[in-house]
Parts: sequence; structure tokens; C-alpha cells
Amino acid sequence: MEATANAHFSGVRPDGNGHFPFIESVHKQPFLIGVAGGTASGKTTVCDMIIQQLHDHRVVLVNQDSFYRGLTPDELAHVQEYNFDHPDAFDTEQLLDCVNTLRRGESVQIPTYDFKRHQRCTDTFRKVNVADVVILEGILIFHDPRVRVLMNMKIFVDTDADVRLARRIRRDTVERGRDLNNVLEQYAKFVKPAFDDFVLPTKKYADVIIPRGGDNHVAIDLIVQHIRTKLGQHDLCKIYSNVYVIQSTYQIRGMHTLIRDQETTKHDFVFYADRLIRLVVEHGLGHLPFTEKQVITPTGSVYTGVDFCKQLCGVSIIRSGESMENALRACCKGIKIGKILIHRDGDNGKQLIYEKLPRDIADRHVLLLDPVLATGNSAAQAIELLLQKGVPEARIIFLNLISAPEGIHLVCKRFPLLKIVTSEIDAALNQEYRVVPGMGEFGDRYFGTDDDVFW
Ligand SMILES: Nc1ncnc2c1ncn2[C@@H]1O[C@H](COP(=O)(O)OP(=O)(O)O)[C@@H](O)[C@H]1O
Ligand SMILES: Nc1ccn([C@@H]2O[C@H](COP(=O)(O)O)[C@@H](O)[C@H]2O)c(=O)n1
Ligand SMILES: [Mg+2]
Repeated sequence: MEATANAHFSGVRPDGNGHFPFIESVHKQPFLIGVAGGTASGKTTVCDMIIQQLHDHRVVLVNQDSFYRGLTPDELAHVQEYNFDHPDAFDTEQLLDCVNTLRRGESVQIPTYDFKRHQRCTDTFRKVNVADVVILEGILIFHDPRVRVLMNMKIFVDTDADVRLARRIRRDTVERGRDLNNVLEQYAKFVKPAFDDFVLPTKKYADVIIPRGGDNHVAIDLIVQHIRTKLGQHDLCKIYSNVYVIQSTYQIRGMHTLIRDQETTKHDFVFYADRLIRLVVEHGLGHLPFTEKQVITPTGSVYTGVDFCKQLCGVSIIRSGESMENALRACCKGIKIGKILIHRDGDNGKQLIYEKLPRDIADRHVLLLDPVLATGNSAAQAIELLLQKGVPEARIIFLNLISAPEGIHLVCKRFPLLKIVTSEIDAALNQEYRVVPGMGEFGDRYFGTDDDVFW
């Protein structure tokens, strides 16, 4: 990408929330958790425990059972031959519709199912309102990739088959009015083979596997703690539409695990921090306006694409921000990069002591670089300076690896038009104003000036 002047801007306009239509708005919908596992493994019990512990959030439970297809008279006449454990027993299209409705923030009517009659209760629906967390639970809830892909977190409840069978016998004879012989026959003929063929193969999709279901309080506490952290991030993205957290993947979480580990060597820290920085920079560039452009390919065909925004520059907040310059240069050939040094002046705030910025900065989009957003004081001071230099607030994109909620509140309240692009939002600041869990002094670890480094 060239970083020369004279770019012309696209006709693409931000929507009412200031988003460009090509940017996906991740994390704005309810946090979706999938809970799968064999019959009577304790899925419902685990969900109830999670809901109880998340009492200060709006959580709704949607059971896959509600989407069982009602049996036709013919199927009903041969119910002993019907496989309720096969994926086709469920109306997954309807389940998908309901989940998507909830994701759009709308309430939905969920069907109710009668296990005694093997029928839908045609006149009874359960209204499920919009919530912070939606839990989808069912033996085959991970089976359809279209449903699976919507989940922010996937849990598999793993309970011994004998224990499950014992529970199933008790439940089906007591609650579902079944005869013991029929329960055993159905189990051998359908439930067990379908578990092996359809349920167990979905265990690999789980982020968390809970052995022993509801008895495993440690696992459930950890899951709830994780959901709370994620909801914190989630809430911030809902409050501030200008905060973008890059979509989390195992690769990204793996890189974060490495750079946050105090025992990671300087070499590895730099390597993985650089990879993450590159991702954040690329995501940040995706928020720049663009123009449509047609080119002729070597086959002589027309390819209609886009042309990058050319009026941009980087500004790093010294010293940590300088670690992000290489990634920006690698993405934007010849980009101008200015610098701002903010010196801590006692406990009462920050003092700017150095700035070197492109003279025409007011005409450019600015990518502000600092790997950690903690209190937000340095960032706010740097942003104030950019505004004084004539940079419109809406043309500033602040890129960082980790943001603390306190910093996000400060920056977003003061500068509502600016965008923040980050790779993770952490839990909070501690009493020393350090981000927790955080990753320590980024500059020291990156530039090797930390006395305690392990290498
Ligand atoms: N840890 C447990 N100890 C004893 N009984 C349990 C435990 N977990 C679940 N149960 C019982 O086993 C049956 C099945 O549990 P449930 O949570 O409904 O499983 P699932 O939703 O996976 O089918 C229920 O009757 C429930 O009360
Ligand atoms: N009419 C029906 C419908 C379903 N089943 C069985 O329910 C099981 C799933 O529910 P869990 O709470 O155990 O996850 C599944 O194994 C079906 O065999 C049924 O018996 N009758
Ligand atoms: Mg259940």
C-alpha cells in the first residue's frame, strides 16, 4: 500500500453508528454458549448452575429438545422404530431461525415439546426475550456447522456412559412415563449407536470439556469466570460502537497466552507480539475508507476491486508504540510515522514532552500506536495533541493489543468519534494502575530492558 498524498475517498459512507458497511460488527450480539453431551450427561444441570451463578446478567436457555419434530400418525404408530437421536429428528432450520432472531436482539417464540406424546404442543410457545447470554443446549447442538459457527463458547459435558444410562432409566420411567424395557430397548437400538455416530464426534469442537457434569464445581466456576470476563468485553462493545475487538481465534488466544506468560523469552515475546500487532494493524486498516477500482488481469478480464486509502500516517506513543511501527511499515509502503512522547509528571497526570509529526497531518487519517491502553491518560493526551494539529477526531484509529475497561471508558467518552481496535479487553486495572491479567511492561519485554526476563 502506498502512503502518498492525494487520495480520493470512496462514496462508501458510514452507517448511523459510524461503521463502514464492510466491517463486520462482531461482539455486538448476545454471547452464545453451546452445551452438548450425551443423554443424561448433566447438560441441563450444568446450564442451570451457570445461569444461577450469572444471576446479575440476563441469561436465557434454549433447549434443542424444543425443536423435535412432532411425529406423524404413521411414525407414532411405530414409535419403537423412531430414532430420536438422529440429527433428522430435529427441525434445525427452525432452531437456526430462532437463534438468528435472538442474535438480532429480538425476542422469539420457542416451540414446546411433549416427551410423553412425542408431539409439539401446537398452542403453547415459550417467549424468550433478548438477553446478554443465550445458552443452547442439546445432544446434537454442535452437529450442524451453521449453528456451531454462531457460538462464542462451546462446552461438552462428558459423563460416564453407565452413569448416564442409570440416570436416563430413572428420568424416563419417572418423568416421561416410560416402561423400563422400552427405555433399555431404545437405548441399545438408537441412543447408544447415535451417541457414537453423531454426538461423540462433536466433542472435538468443544472449547471446554467438563468431566462429571454438575459435580464438577471447579470447571463450572472457571467457565462462569471466563464468561464474566467475556461479558465485560462484550458490554463495552455494546456501550461503545467505536470499539472493535478482533475476532478471537485459537491462533490469537495462543499468541496472547505466549506474550502474557512471564516465562516467555524475549525472543518469543517479540515474535508473537509482532504477529499480533500485524493482525491489529491489518484490522485497523480495514476501517479506512476506500475507492472502487477496476483493473485488467493477465487474462484480459476486468476485476472490480478497491483502492486503498492513501492519505494516512502512523503516530507512535514512545516508547512501546514504536514496537508497532514495523508492522505498519510492512503493510503500508512508505508510510510516514510521527512520534509523541508523554512524560509522567508526578501522580497527577501526564505531561507531553516531545512530538514530531508530519506537517500535513491534518489531511491524513491517523493510526495511533500504543500496545497497551491502561488508564487512557497517555492516549487522551496524544489524541488531544492530534486534535490541536487539526486531525478530525473521526480520522483517528487507535490500535493496541490489550485494552483495560478503564482506558476504554476514558477514551471513548472523551472522543466518541475515534475508533479503537484491540485484540483483547482485559479485566481491569489493579491498584498500581497496571492492566490485569495484562502482560507486564510491554516496552521492557519487547526491547529487552526488563531485568527479570527469562532467556
Ligand atoms: N451430578 C448429578 N448427580 C446426580 N444426578 C444428576 C446429576 N446431574 C444430573 N442428574 C440427574 O440426571 C438426570 C439427567 O440430568 P440432566 O441435567 O437433565 O441431563 P441432560 O440435560 O444432559 O439430559 C436428571 O434427572 C438430573 O436430575
Ligand atoms: N419423544 C422423545 C424425544 C426425545 N427422546 C430422547 O431424549 C434424549 C435427548 O434429551 P436429553 O435431555 O437426554 O439430552 C434423546 O436421547 C432421545 O432419545 C425421547 O426419548 N423421546
Ligand atoms: Mg436436558
